[in-house]
Amino acid sequence: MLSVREVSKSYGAVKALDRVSLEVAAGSFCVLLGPNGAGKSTLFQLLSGLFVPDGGEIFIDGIPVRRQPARALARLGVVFQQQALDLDLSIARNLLLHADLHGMPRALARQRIEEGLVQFDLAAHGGRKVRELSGGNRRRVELIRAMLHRPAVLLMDEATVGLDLPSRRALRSHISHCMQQRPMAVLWATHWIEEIEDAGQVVVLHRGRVLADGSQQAVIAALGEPTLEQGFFKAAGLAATHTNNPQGALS
Ligand SMILES: Nc1ncnc2c1ncn2[C@@H]1O[C@H](COP(=O)(O)OP(=O)(O)OP(=O)(O)O)[C@@H](O)[C@H]1O
Repeated sequence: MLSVREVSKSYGAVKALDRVSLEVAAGSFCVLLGPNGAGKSTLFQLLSGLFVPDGGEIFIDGIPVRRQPARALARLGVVFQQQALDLDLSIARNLLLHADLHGMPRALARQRIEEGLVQFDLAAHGGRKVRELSGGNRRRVELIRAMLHRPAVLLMDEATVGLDLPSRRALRSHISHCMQQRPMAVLWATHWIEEIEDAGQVVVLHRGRVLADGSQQAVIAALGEPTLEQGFFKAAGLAATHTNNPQGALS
C-alpha cells in the first residue's frame, strides 16, 4: 500500500505540490492523471526519496520514507520518465547491477533475471547491449529491473512516452500480468487520458493539487461532466481560473 499524506513541495516561489494526499491499496492500479507541470514528476521524486517534502508524510508498505528511507525504498520499484539503463552494458549486466544495489544474493538474482527475461519475451537477448534495443524493449528491461526485488509499490512515471501504441499496450499488459502474480500497488503517471483504460482508481492532479480521486465513475461525478475527458479539461480550466484564489476554491 502507498500512502501520501498532506505532502507539499515548493521550488522557490513555485508550489509544485500543495497538501497532496492519496492512497493506493495493494492490488490496485491507480492512474495519476495530470497535464504538463501538474506536479507528477515532483511527486515521484518525493516518493522515490530523491527529494524530501517540505511538509507531510509518505508511507510505502506502512514504512515512513523520511524516517526509514532504506527500509521504505527497499519495497519500492520505479520506472522513471527518463530512461535510466547503462546503454553500453548488456541487459543481464544492467539487471545484475540493480540486484547488487538491493543486496540480493547472486543465485536469487540470476533466477529472477532469467524469469523476467522469459516473461517479457527477452530470453534470447540477455547478452545484448541495451543500446541495440528498441524503446519498447528498453522499457521492458526497466520493468524487469523495477520488479527484481519484488516491490510492494510500483511507480511508473510517464513510462510510455516515446512508445508506439503496441509497445504501450504490451507494457500495460505486462504490468497486469505482474499484478496477477503479486498484489502490488501501482501508481501510473500520465498526461494521456486514454491510458486510464481499466484503471480501478484515478487521481486527477492539476497545478499541484488533487482535483478528484476515486473510481472512474466517482471522478467523473466529482468533475461534473458526462465523460472523464470533458471533466478533466473543465476542471483544469477552472483550476487555472482559480489559481490566484488564495482560498484554493477547488481543494
Ligand atoms: N527543479 C525545478 N526548479 C524549479 N521549478 C521546478 C523544478 N521542477 C519542477 N518545477 C516546477 O514545478 C511544477 C511541477 O513540475 P513537474 O515536473 O513535477 O510536473 P509534471 O506533472 O511532472 O510535468 P511533466 O508532465 O511536464 O513532466 C511546474 O510548475 C514546474 O515548472
